[in-house]
Amino acid sequence: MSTHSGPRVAVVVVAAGSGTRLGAELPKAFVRLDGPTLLERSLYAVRGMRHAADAVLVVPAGRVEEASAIAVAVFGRPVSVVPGGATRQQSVAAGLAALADDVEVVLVHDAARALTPSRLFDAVVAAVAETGHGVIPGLPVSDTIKRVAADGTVHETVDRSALAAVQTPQGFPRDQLLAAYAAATTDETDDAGLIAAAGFAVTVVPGEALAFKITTPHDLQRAHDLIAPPSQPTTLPRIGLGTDTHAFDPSAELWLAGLHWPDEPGLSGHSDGDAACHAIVDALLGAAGLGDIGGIFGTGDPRFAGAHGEVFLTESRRLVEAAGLHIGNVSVQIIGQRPKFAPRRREAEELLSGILGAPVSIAATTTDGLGFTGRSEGIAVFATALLR
Ligand SMILES: Nc1ccn([C@@H]2O[C@H](COP(=O)(O)OP(=O)(O)OP(=O)(O)O)[C@@H](O)[C@H]2O)c(=O)n1
Ligand SMILES: C[C@](O)(CO)[C@H](O)COP(=O)(O)O
Repeated sequence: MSTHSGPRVAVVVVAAGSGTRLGAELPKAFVRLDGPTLLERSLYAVRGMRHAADAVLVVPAGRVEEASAIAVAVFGRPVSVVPGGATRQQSVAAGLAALADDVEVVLVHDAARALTPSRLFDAVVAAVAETGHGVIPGLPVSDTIKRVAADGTVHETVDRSALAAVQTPQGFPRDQLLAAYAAATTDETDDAGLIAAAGFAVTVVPGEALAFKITTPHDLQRAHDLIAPPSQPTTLPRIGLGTDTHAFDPSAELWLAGLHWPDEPGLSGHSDGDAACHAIVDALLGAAGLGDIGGIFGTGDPRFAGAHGEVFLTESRRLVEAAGLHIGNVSVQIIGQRPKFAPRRREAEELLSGILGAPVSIAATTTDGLGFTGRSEGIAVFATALLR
């Protein structure tokens, strides 16, 4: 919420440059940055100040009407809009000529510093009111600075501890700024340069990284990168691991990987003992964070007594999809001496892929006679599932 207590403040927004280094078809301040133009974005910052301020816009001669309409849209009232000059200094001078009589503190701001936060304007106003002299935002220089001749010869390293890279808005007591401009004999690149030339004091206050000047296409891209909404968080796939082991039970029929295997010893279990399907269920439920097979299909539930793998897989798929996930693929490794799996691999893969609506691949191996699988006491299965 802006306030009128304290000095009457005006912000002169200079936007009359051509933007040669940006190389756009439009004058730089009228180039859009993710919607609004650089000029509009600078005006938003002025509008956002806590300390109420007038705005004076300085724009290319042919764009006064357009800029006036922009200002009305931003501020909800007309503001002074004047044509600029051939240099920045001339443009600022044109803006100063349009100040209201009772303005006490003037901030001069480059429209090209389009992401400058409102708080920097307020900090400059507060510092000018406190010190009674010019205040400019600046940042320490982080690169080593060399004084270099036109032919590239390095003459010396400049002591960077004594340097500041200065920004805008630069703020001044109105009378000092007008006096400095009236006395100007040189064309300075900033207003503090004229103030100093006129013998007035200037103090640097901490600048803001966001107040960088959009000068080149790289700067415009940087500004875009800073304000672009973060891309949707990547939805990482979820993986799950399941394993199941069943002992052989010669009195039972063998069901494995959804297939019936006549003439093979079966696997013991509450259901049909299909360790491959059960491992897949755990992999799916685990990947989805839905618990495990025992929690969903309890052995105490008579509906699952003797149930075939298709029942478990179909329900697991439904639960996974109800959780907003989709099965990417499933990979299964069967470990056991028997049955000889390879001849029916394709049949099993097609069956399970159809049930799950996603590719299921199945490998089988023995353990060189080692362990319970090697001794043909049972079968172990590992499965991994990837969910999207
Ligand atoms: N005759 C000018 C020159 C510059 N500016 C303004 O001064 C600010 C800082 O200038 P700069 O970034 O150098 O802009 P341009 O002069 O437009 O850029 P270039 O030097 O690349 O042409 C900009 O907001 C620019 O619009 C201005 O109002 N009038
Ligand atoms: C005023 C200024 O933005 C302060 O850093 C700078 O001096 C403008 O210089 P330019 O030569 O117009 O880019």
